[in-house]
Amino acid sequence: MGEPAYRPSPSPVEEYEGDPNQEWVVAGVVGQSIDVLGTRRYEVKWGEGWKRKDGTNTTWEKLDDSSETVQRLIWDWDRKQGRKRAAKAKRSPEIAIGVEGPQLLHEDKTFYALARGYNELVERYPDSPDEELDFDGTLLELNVDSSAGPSVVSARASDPGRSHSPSIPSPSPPPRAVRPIPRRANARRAPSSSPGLSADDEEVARRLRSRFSRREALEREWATKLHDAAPVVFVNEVNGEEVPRLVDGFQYLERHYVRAPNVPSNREYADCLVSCDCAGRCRDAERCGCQDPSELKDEAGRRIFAYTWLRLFTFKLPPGMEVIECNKSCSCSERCPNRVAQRPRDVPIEIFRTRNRGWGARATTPLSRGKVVGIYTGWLTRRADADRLADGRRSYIFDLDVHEGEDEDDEEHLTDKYSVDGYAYGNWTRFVNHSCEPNMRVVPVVWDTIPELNQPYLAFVATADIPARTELTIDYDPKAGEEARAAKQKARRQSPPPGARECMCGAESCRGWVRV
Ligand SMILES: C[S@@+](CC[C@H](N)C(=O)[O-])C[C@H]1O[C@@H](n2cnc3c(N)ncnc32)[C@H](O)[C@@H]1O
Repeated sequence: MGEPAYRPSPSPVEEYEGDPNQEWVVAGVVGQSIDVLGTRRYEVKWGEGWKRKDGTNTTWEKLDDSSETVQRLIWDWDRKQGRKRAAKAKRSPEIAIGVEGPQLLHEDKTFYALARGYNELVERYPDSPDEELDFDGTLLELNVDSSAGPSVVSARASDPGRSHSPSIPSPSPPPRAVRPIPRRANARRAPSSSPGLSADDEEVARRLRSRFSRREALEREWATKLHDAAPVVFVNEVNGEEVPRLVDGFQYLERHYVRAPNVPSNREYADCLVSCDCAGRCRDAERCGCQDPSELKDEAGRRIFAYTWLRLFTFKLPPGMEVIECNKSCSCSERCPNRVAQRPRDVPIEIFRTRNRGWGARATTPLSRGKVVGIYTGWLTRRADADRLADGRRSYIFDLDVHEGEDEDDEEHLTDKYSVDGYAYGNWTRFVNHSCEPNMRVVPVVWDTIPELNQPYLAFVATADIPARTELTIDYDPKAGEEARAAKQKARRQSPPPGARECMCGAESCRGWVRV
C-alpha cells in the first residue's frame, strides 16, 4: 500500500461561550452548499444564544438524520430560495438560474402548472380516461425482428378496423422478479374513447422534423409531453449516433401507463380509494386516513410515512408492500410531503451514449439519498398476455409483482398480474442500465389506484447521494444479487442462468452476467 491520496486535517475545536455540556437547538437554516460528490450541507444558525467568541453563530451541517423540526426549517429555507429565484426570473427572463437539488425553480412552479396543463388536456379530451391523456393516442402495431435485437424494429400506427394476429407463444416463460424481464410488447388498437392524434399535433411533429436535427426534433417532441417535468436531453460523446434508435412512433409517457384494452382501468376502483381529511400538509400517519391500509410502522408500532418532510424516501418500507401516497380524494394540500412520486419530476435528465451498454441515463444535478428520480411507464399489459409473447424485445419489461408470493387465494388481493412494457411507450427510465452496484432502487408506489389492484407505479429512488452526471443504474435482478452475495460468502461460484448476457457494469462486485 502506498501513501493515501490525502490526509484530512483535524477540524479545529469550536471555542464558544456557554456550557459545553448543554444541547443546543437549531434556530434556522441560512445557507446551503452541495459539493462535487453531491453531498448537501446546510449552514445552521444555533439558538439559545450559542455563539463563538467573535460573535459568529452558524456552523455547516449535513443534517441527513435530522429531527422533523429541523427538516421543516430546511423545507422553509428551500421554499424561500425557490420563491426568490422565481421572483428574480420574473424580473429578467435572461437571468441564469442555478438549479440545485430540491431547490429547482421548476419544482416550486410545476405542481400548479401541471394542474393547469392537465385541466387543459381534460377540456380537450373530455371523454378520455386519465391515463391516456399523456400520449398522442396512436397505438402501435409492432413487427419484431427477434434475431436483430431490440433496436431493429419496424412499426406503424395501428390501422382502425384491422384485426391483429395473436401473439406468438413462447415455449417456457422466464422466471419472475421485480426487474425488466425480457418479453415482447402486446400492441393493440386504442379503445374507442382514446384521444386521436389531432391535425395540429401532426403538423407540429412534421415541422419539428423538417426544421431541426434529429436530436433537437426528438427533444422538442418529448418536451411537449413532459407536463411540467424537468427537461430530458440527449448527449453523445462516443460516436455519431444522434439519438437512440426507437421504434417508429414511440410515444413518450412521463407519468402514466397506457393500458391494454383488457387491463382494468384504475378509474373503475376510484370509489375504493381511501382518503384522508388532513388540513394542509399531512403530519401524522397515525391520523392520516389514506394510510389506514399501510403496514409501514416504526419500532414502536406507530404508523409512519414512507417519506421525510423533505420528500426523501426513508427506505423503511418492508418488502411486499407499496408506498401509499395521498390521492386526489384526500383533503390535504398539493404540497403535502406525502405526495412525491406523483409530482412532476424535478430532476433534469440526460440520456447519454455509454461506451459499451448502448444509451444510459444520468441527472444533471446532484441527488440526495432517498430522492425519487422518476417512474417507469409504458404499456400496461396482463402478465398472461406478456407470457405468450416472443423474446424479440427482451429488455424493457418490468413485472408488477409486489404481492407475488402472498397467498394467491387471499381475497383482499385481486389475482390479476400485470407487466409494464417500456418498448414502444415509456420515458427516460427505459434507458436506465443495470449495475451490480446500483445507485437507485425500484420502489412500488400507489396514488391513483388501490394496492389490491396490483397496478402500482415503479419509482426509481436514489440509494446514495449521487453527484451530478453520474450514470443512474438499477439492479435488474436484485434477487440474483442477494444470491450472488450469499454464494460469495460460502465461497461458491454461481453459474449464469440461461439467457443471461455478459454484464458490462464495471462494478467491483460485478457478478459477471445480467439477465436482460
Ligand atoms: C432497459 S435497456 C437499457 C437501455 C439500453 N442501454 C438502450 O440503449 O436502449 C436494457 C439493455 O441495455 C443493455 N444493458 C444494460 N445494462 C447492461 C449491463 N450491465 N451490461 C450489458 N448490457 C447492459 C442491454 O443491451 C440490455 O438489453
